[in-house]
Amino acid sequence: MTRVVAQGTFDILHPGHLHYLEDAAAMGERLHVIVARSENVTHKEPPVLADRQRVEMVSALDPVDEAQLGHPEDIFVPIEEIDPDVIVLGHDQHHDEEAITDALATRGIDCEVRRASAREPRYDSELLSTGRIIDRIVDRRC
Ligand SMILES: Cc1cc2nc3c(=O)[nH]c(=O)nc-3n(C[C@H](O)[C@H](O)[C@H](O)COP(=O)(O)O)c2cc1C
Ligand SMILES: Nc1ncnc2c1ncn2[C@@H]1O[C@H](COP(=O)(O)OP(=O)(O)OP(=O)(O)O)[C@@H](O)[C@H]1O
Repeated sequence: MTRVVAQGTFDILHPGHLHYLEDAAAMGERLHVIVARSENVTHKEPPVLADRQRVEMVSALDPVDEAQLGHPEDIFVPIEEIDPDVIVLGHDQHHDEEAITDALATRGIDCEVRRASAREPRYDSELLSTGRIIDRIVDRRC
């Protein structure tokens, strides 16, 4: 079984998330998703939804075989446990492919790092960003 890992915050699901996970699932036979802990989401506003709620919703998506909450301190602990063949970064994720490849090599993990493609909006009002969904809620309800 070729194991693939995808990861992200996944706060308030939208079709961009689904596209990423479908893309990642197509790169192997079993898709594991690591959901970022709120305390580790420091590069943008923290998620609105609780850690466990985000894991439950991601687990329910069709391309996903297993979703789990990430490690609090060391992002490579779940990777060592899953032992994937491929790690798929999101099209806009800030992680550096080379830095991850080097860290994997240092830990003796034999795994390829790839990037998923982006999904563009297919109709006028489609929102493919959690941040933009929150902005629209604030605009319309506050
Ligand atoms: C290979 C890899 C493993 C990760 N593992 C964890 C983890 O164990 N715990 C965690 O809180 N975040 C982990 N992260 C970070 C987040 O999943 C996520 O990449 C980061 O917060 C960016 O999220 P965004 O794409 O939703 O903005 C990992 C990221 C990568 C690239
Ligand atoms: N439109 C999209 N097309 C493809 N992948 C996407 C799209 N939107 C999000 N993703 C991917 O889903 C994963 C999780 O994304 P994240 O939880 O940061 O959502 P987001 O909507 O991009 O959030 P924000 O709007 O707050 O930046 C990331 O790997 C990201 O690249």
